[in-house]
Amino acid sequence: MKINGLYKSFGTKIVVNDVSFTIPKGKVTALIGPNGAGKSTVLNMITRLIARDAGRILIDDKDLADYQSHDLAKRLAILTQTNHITMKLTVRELVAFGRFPHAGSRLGQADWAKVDEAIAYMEMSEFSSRFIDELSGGQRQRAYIAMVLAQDTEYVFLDEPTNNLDIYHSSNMMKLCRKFSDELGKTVILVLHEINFAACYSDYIGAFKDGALYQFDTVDKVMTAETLKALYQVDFQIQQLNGKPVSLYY
Ligand SMILES: Nc1ncnc2c1ncn2[C@@H]1O[C@H](COP(=O)(O)OP(=O)(O)OP(=O)(O)O)[C@@H](O)[C@H]1O
Repeated sequence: MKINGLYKSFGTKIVVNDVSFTIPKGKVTALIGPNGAGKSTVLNMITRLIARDAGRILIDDKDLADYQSHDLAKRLAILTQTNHITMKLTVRELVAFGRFPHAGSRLGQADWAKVDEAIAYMEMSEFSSRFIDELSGGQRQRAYIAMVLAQDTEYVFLDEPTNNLDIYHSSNMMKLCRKFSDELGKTVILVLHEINFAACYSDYIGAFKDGALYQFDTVDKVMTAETLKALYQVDFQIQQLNGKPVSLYY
């Protein structure tokens, strides 16, 4: 996916300012940066959830705007920060929506197998017939991620997927992103606030500040005390842990 000269304003405020980068195929890319830096707005534009004011977004050299919705839904899946479903749905029914781009409303045996596989992946089998509005925040988050998994797309976009997850489930979530890339060849793009998760589990980091892309590079190049201080105005120490740069801050 190639992004070139992306702009977005809300009213008179430019919130995404001339952003260009290429998302490496089959790799995990984390988008980091302070609150309000424009990460979600970029994610929403590159998944066509919101319109861009200017710029080009190409998947395999075809502009995102030229894709039919049902074709796009077979290629990319997104988990946004705000999921509000007011219908009374069980986990299994929710996850089944992930198969809609492939099967419409008539799911076959193979689709249900994918649904159950995704539920099992997210360790949600015991909650399969529970209503989503009766789950804890973290359980609900895992149900939504199972829906994204069931969609089985080449591109997977996740906006703060570790929200609400405890340490066990959030590190599992990150391992799952690695698996998507290493074992299934998927291209994973995440918005993350936990920079050490970004450092340990992603291949590339896009660092945003004030609506602009401050730096886009490999993990080692972005995880420096200078870059992180410039982003967050906090002092950092970077240490190597099992070959990964880990940041300390308080
Ligand atoms: N629908 C909207 N209407 C007006 N302003 C908006 C809208 N959506 C986002 N913004 C503004 O755009 C800017 C970028 O927001 P965005 O959600 O992209 O930031 P972010 O980097 O994802 O932040 P966070 O880490 O807090 O989630 C913010 O100043 C925000 O207030």
